[in-house]
Amino acid sequence: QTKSTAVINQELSSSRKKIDSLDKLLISVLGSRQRIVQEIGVYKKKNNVPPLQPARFKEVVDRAVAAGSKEGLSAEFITELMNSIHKESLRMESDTTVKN
Ligand SMILES: O=C(O)C(=O)C[C@]1(C(=O)O)C=C[C@@H](O)C=C1
Repeated sequence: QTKSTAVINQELSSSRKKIDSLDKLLISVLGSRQRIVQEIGVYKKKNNVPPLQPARFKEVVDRAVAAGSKEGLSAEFITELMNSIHKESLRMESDTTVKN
């Protein structure tokens, strides 16, 4: 006997509430990270430092991959995630509307 969509939704609802709450936390952490990146962007502009810092970004990815592996997350997933975050960092740091 196949369960109805309504029953499935009821049975998944408490797990989905946990996911919604964790997603909110994730976005809040990303917001905090990007606000620090914005501060770094202002500093770099004042001091003529280029936004892209490949050696530092390699450290960031390596550390995240190691932490991810302890959580059972694949290196591929963490690398893609950090690359996506980094792309946004570079966009923000290159944004000429950043005040300095
Ligand atoms: O550490 C810096 O210089 C940053 O600007 C932060 C950050 C990052 O998002 O982690 C962003 C750009 C750089 O290429 C390296 C790292």
